[in-house]
Amino acid sequence: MMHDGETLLSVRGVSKMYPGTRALDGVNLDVRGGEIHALVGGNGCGKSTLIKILSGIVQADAGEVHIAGHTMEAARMHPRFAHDLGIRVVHQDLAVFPDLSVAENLRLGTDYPATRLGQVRWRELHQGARDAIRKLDIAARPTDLIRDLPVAVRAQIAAARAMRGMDGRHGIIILDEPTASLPRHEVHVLFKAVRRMAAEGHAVVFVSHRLDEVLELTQRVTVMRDGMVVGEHATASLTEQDLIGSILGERSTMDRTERQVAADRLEIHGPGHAPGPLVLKVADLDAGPLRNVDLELRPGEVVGVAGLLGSGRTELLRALYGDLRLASGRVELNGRHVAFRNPGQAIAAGVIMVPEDRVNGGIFPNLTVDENMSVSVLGKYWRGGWFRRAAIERDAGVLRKRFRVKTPSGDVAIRSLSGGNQQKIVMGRWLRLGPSLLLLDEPTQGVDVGARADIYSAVREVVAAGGAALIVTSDLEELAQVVDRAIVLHEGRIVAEVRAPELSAQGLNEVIYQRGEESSVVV
Ligand SMILES: Nc1ncnc2c1ncn2[C@@H]1O[C@H](COP(=O)(O)OP(=O)(O)OP(=O)(O)O)[C@@H](O)[C@H]1O
Repeated sequence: MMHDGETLLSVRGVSKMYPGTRALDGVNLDVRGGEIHALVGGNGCGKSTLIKILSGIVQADAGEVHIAGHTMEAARMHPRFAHDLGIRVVHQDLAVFPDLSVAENLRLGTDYPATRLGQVRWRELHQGARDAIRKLDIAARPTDLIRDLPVAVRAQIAAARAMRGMDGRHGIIILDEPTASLPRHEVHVLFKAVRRMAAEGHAVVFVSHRLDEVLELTQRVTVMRDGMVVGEHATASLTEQDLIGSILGERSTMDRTERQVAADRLEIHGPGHAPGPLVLKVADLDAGPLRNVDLELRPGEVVGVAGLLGSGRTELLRALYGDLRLASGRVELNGRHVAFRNPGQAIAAGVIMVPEDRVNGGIFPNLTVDENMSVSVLGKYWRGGWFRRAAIERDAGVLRKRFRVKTPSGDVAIRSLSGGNQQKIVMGRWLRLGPSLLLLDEPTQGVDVGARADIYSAVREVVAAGGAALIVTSDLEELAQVVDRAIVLHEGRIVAEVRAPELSAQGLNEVIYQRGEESSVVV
């Protein structure tokens, strides 16, 4: 693959200070045309801040940006300049509209070609779309609706849209965690488009916490830690362990004892009653798309839920959380029949859910970090009419350490934290309740490699004390590593249960796919 082109993007000495946080400290980054360049680092190391500066949304305090012969002060970047210089960002949420066609999505944000009377020139619109699709070899037609396409193809469309207006020049395409919401087996579809972009001479910056993807896709890697660049490597010279070591730095070894002390002091514990034979028993449950679901979870079990998007994975968790009405069926928690009419009742009974959509369902953006950590247990801090603020701070401080939350203090609004750090707080908040049943929907999305292990070990601690967990993740590698067994959902039904030794990403993939194909034959 071509990656010895000239340097298209050169970032020099870029710094950015937020109140209480040095987000970037003298960052240098060079990316060549034709190269796929990874930008990696732990949660809160400054990746998003750098991207925002490059795209002109946030102004740096110091430094320069050189793009294809133009020099800009990083403090003066502006979205318009950034766009004109060929900088394009594809965000994790893709920002494609499900009810619009491929051609319409490709033109979003610009005027449609129209006659003088204002009629859309559909032929021209579709021809433009066909060209864009051909360029990246995308398996879609201009008239297809986005919602009918696999997620990876939607990501390709988002990538194709980013190339718009490049007019034959070479641009800088920044892909910000583009695979976070993609099923693992679809990732290669997006990779194909990314490789095409590089082969055309564009510079591609790939931001990801998934290190196997970094190793597979990219030619060079820049590693950031605490707002600084700590290394730049040829990908071929790295192993995954090298990369983890470089990302975590001393954190991987030094503070282990410190964290152990924190863990020992912390009230992360299990449900605190003698475990019965079953934590959860679900019989013949129908709810939303779910049909005839039977499921039993024993104390100490961590069970995965696999299946394609739309198979009913999230709905299963919501049904158990009182967030989706049951049409029929029986649910027992620790041997007692329960029928939650809302999540409040579920939480009171020791069932908690960490939703996938953190922004709408997980955090209180305007509350502080410590308040967000403590909302699950606020009652505990009222004593004799006084609110024990100091105790909240002390306990939340222990939790922050336990999950290595990167924040200037517990007093800042949670919305100013990086995405991964917000997720750690949501997890910590619920785990400290010592729930009986943990329902986790994509719990490690956007979470760095160090914290991922912390989160799963905390889950294990909770279940070891007599609870159980049900985990949905589209990362099948991860699922296979962290669960005891997995159920596979297809069109709302449990179609298989996979245990060791079949419990591997490949084994799960086969079951999921086999089912997909069988049904498409039947339909
Ligand atoms: N608007 C803001 N106000 C205050 N602090 C901020 C703001 N935005 C980011 N920060 C801080 O700057 C640091 C870098 O955050 P950034 O979002 O760039 O990290 P990141 O590497 O993208 O992390 P992640 O992998 O979790 O997305 C963090 O400590 C964060 O708390």
